[in-house]
Amino acid sequence: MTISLHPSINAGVTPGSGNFAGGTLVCHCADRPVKVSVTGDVAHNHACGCTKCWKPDGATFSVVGVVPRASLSVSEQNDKLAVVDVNAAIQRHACKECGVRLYGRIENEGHPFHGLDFIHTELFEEDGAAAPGFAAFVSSIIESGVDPAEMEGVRARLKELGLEPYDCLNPPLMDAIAAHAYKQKHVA
Ligand SMILES: N[C@@H](CCC(=O)N[C@@H](CS)C(=O)NCC(=O)O)C(=O)O
Ligand SMILES: [Zn+2]
Ligand SMILES: [Zn+2]
Repeated sequence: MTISLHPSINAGVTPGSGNFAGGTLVCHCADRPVKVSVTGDVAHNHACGCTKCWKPDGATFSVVGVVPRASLSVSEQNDKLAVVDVNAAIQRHACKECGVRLYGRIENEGHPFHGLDFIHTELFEEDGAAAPGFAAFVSSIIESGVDPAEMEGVRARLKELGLEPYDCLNPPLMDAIAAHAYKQKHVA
């Protein structure tokens, strides 16, 4: 398979240290990079094939996970950040100069994932963040131009890497979304 899934997983998934205490996410600007401080490890880290998540050049998938929003703060160059799409559920804050998306925040309090911020662990200056554990929105890579004929190979490679492929989120997250919907309908 010649497709680059993502530079951090193409050659294999590096396990997290298991005790990552957080670190600094940095954009790609050589001058005055945006820096974001995170005070704990990432959860639900995964490869995402959707068209909305930020991917480094040449990558087919994004690698994205979540942290509690209270654990994240912009430490440098907040003025360089702008929201990519204010109408999206996840408000992705990108550097206006290099285009890197530092974090995605959900402002809708009724959203199942409200309270969590989305981050890309490859932007950490430090090693050791939890590794991606599955692949989501895999069929969506076709929306970015991948030939459907490549999908069998892509899914096989993801499985080989230990990243079970799903065309939405994985069962625990889909269950959490459904449980949230149930509560909204049935709990006064
Ligand atoms: N097939 C669509 C799927 C987009 C999608 O639903 N992405 C998920 C995973 S990141 C999501 O939660 N999106 C909310 C958002 O982008 O605000 C695409 O590729 O654009
Ligand atoms: Zn930048
Ligand atoms: Zn996505």
